[in-house]
Amino acid sequence: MTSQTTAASPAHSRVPSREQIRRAPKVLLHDHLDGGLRPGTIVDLAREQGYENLPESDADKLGTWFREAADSGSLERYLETFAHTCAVMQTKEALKRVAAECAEDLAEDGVVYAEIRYAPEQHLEQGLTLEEVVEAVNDGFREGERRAKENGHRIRVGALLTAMRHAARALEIAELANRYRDLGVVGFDIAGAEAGHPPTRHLDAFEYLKRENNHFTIHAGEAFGLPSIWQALQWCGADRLGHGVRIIDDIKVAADGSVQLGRLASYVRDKRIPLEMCPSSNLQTGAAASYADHPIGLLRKLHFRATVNTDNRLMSGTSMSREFEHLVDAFGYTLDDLQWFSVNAMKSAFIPFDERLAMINDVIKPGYAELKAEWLFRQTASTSGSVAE
Ligand SMILES: O=c1[nH]cnc2c1ncn2[C@@H]1O[C@H](CO)[C@@H](O)[C@H]1O
Ligand SMILES: [Zn+2]
Repeated sequence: MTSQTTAASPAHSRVPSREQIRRAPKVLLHDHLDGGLRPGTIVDLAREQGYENLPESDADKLGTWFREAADSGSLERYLETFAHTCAVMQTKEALKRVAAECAEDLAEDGVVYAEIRYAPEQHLEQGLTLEEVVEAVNDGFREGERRAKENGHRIRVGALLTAMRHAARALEIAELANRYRDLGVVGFDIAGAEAGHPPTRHLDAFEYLKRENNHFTIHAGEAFGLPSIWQALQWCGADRLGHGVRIIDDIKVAADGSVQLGRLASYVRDKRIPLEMCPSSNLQTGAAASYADHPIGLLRKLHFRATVNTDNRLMSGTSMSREFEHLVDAFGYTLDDLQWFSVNAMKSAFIPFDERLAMINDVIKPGYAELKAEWLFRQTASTSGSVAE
């Protein structure tokens, strides 16, 4: 009699299923509030507010429109699509709804910790003050956390206040971020078209935040290369880099596979500067040619502090799980790799160290351990099944 046991391999060495990826605890550091609305919500809000310029009135078609319009290969064109989302985010009720749904959607997708950014200065068209904008969004996040909990999910959301790099309100927004520190806002960012708008134009804001011992990240090295990353780090003092993909331009891989890092790439790796990488967004704006060609593959191998992010879930039709799926398909990542990205992200969050550590030890690692242990129990079940046959 031959008994054949299925040699199930430990899950940490296997390609995870879609369902495992969704259940895996995920951490999101780079996601724009005005880039993550549900298409149906945009349609509702436009109707309620009498906004008539939406390119489509059907939610599905509108979702497709955003993805296609954002798929031009140019960051500037990509950013034009935000006119429609910002247009319907001008009242307290709308901001609160969008923020609550954001937290709910992320929790549903298995995100346990998220830092969501938006530019308060873009939500003043109907008379709200900067403070009212921040408070409405915070109310929404708290509401979304509550609803997620009711649905059996756990998520914690912090806000990052963004200043637009072409505008001149960075210091004012930095002061706002500082005022709402410990009140739901965990840091500051600058975003917008990169070429022609160097971060050094906003040095006063960064110097202010440093004096206040506050945290900030800067979109850099997305549409523009190494000088932008260098300025963000060495002139502005950014804690993290939004995207930072072009750091790859300072890394040489020889034909024999040996790797040489330039001074800036070495600095980024040595100082453990977190890279908020957003693969799908980068494909749409032309910062990478395909998932398989995305610099994250090499950066992960070289142990840069790489993290995986969504950037704009609406414009990219994505989620944290989808981003992980793309990387699993392109690079054969296992649960160990996904855990590595998630721990990296949690280490790089802007909340206090003890809270980050507790999130890693009490939520992220146990979550992955549970997924990795499943194969043991599945094997027991199939053995008893074969005996009965
Ligand atoms: O990938 C990006 N690069 C630069 N700016 C961006 C990106 N995604 C969104 N925004 C900009 O950030 C603002 C606040 O959320 C958005 O309105 C958009 O203009
Ligand atoms: Zn971004």
